[in-house]
Amino acid sequence: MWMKYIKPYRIQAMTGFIFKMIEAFFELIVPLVVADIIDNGIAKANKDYILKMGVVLFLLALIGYSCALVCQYFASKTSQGFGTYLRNDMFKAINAYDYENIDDIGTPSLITRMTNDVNQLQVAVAMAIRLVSRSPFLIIGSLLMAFRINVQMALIFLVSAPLLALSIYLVMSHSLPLYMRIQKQLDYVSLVCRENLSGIRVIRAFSKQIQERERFSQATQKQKDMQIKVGKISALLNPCTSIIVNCAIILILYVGGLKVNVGSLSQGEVIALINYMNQILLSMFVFANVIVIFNKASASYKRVKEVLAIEPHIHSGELKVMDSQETFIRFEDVSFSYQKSIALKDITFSVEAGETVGIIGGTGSGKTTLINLLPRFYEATSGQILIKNVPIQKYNLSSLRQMIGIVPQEAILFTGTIKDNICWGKKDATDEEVEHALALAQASFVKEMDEGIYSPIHQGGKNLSGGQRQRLTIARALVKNPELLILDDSASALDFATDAALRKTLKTLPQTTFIVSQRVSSIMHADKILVLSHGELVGIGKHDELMRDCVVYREITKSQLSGEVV
Ligand SMILES: Nc1ncnc2c1ncn2[C@@H]1O[C@H](COP(=O)(O)OP(=O)(O)OP(=O)(O)O)[C@@H](O)[C@H]1O
Repeated sequence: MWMKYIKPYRIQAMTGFIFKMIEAFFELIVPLVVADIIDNGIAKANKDYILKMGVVLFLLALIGYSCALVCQYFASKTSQGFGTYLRNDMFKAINAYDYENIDDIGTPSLITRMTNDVNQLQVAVAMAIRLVSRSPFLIIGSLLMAFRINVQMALIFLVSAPLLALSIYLVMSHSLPLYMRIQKQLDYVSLVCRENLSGIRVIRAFSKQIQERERFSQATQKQKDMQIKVGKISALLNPCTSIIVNCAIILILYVGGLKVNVGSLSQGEVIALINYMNQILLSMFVFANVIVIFNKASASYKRVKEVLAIEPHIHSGELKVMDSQETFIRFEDVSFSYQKSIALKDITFSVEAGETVGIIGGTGSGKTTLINLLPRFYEATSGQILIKNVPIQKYNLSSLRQMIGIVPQEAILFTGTIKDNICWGKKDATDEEVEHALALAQASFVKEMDEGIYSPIHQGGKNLSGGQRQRLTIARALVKNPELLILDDSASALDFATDAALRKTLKTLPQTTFIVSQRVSSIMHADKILVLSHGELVGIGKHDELMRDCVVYREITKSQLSGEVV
């Protein structure tokens, strides 16, 4: 997966990598130059030589710094490009998800994966270019340099380097698994945060601020505890490695001092050996950090891969929905389950073109589930649904959804103008078409607004009332003149008079209409009423027939129709 996203930036990645290696090479030379200055400049009090080599040192630093900058530039370009490319692909994959996919993975987790996890991968890509080979190069290079200076002294390196590596390994093997758990906890924190932000009004209305603050603080506290635990384990690294390195330096100074006395090693070479020892330590630290980053990235990689690997259960067919005289909709023994819970059982009914169908039933009886099967937001677990005598799976998905105008339970609007929102239904709708749809949807309030259909809608439609939002979503569905209109409890925020006027208007339109409602008054005049109870179709017919034959319908009616305007 990595390669696909890095490939377009392979030249930048390679350039960054090459410049980093040049920088590392110069870094390895610096201790030798310092040794030379000590032995040939300071020891012989040769000021010119010190000055000349000082300039060499400065140039080495300058070249190293420039190479680091070039590397940084290309590493950033590669990692940012990689992230953008990856995010776009994830966005595309998520857009192809069906409702079941989204239910499985959850919206907060998708957001964390698109943001935090991709960031983590971006950091890993940048690190891979900048540090992943630089550290081993410097460790091996420093060891070789130590051997070049003095083989006996290099033995100190041969013992201390593995000890350093071992202590780093021990600390890391305890801290790394915790990083995975921290990542999961972060998901939970973001879920709580998101729920709180989107439900802020409800939380205030129910005075739940204190409980929610408590829930959030518990989640962050747990995150903090984990971070501290990891921090404590990681904090062991510094003392352990410092002890090893300082012991090695003491040994270098002691043995080196003896050798300087007998003339088999110069003072400058002792300083160079100490520098190489520090170089090894620093490189191991950097390498350990790279491993932490890679480990976090590997957790993120799995999570991102999951997003890309999810196969939508619902695939588009080939057929375009054509005009025909066949029975418009037929459900044949349709059942549906969410994961384990059965939501619909053996539903069978048919609807002719132009009919108005009311769907009624208690909360959770399966009304929304039933209508969600028509645009194939979910796929029936068994049985089949036919539209115009053709199983809906055979239809091209966008053609199927194009023929359906759906008004969901939740009136969701987007930032822009009223017209922008209505045009979601039909992107090239004229002002007249928009106004006509608004009139059908009883949204006369738009006319009274200063800017009419060009009035702004704030985020989530917060500048409109619930009823106004609902009317706009109805207009959005009506503007495309759909063959099938589905209103899922879409009049719940309308007053009875407006609801009645809306139903009267809809009756005059030619399309087939499904009205889901908990209110008997909204569906009692329908040509056909479906009564659902616990996922089963317990009654089907007109109002009078159901009043006579269906106990559930009779009970719902009795509990509602006292004194309502119908
Ligand atoms: N995404 C989901 N995942 C799991 N279970 C679900 C999901 N959506 C609905 N259900 C369950 O399926 C059953 C039917 O839900 P559905 O939303 O169809 O009922 P409804 O009749 O439309 O209810 P309401 O009138 O309250 O909107 C309920 O028991 C509900 O808990």
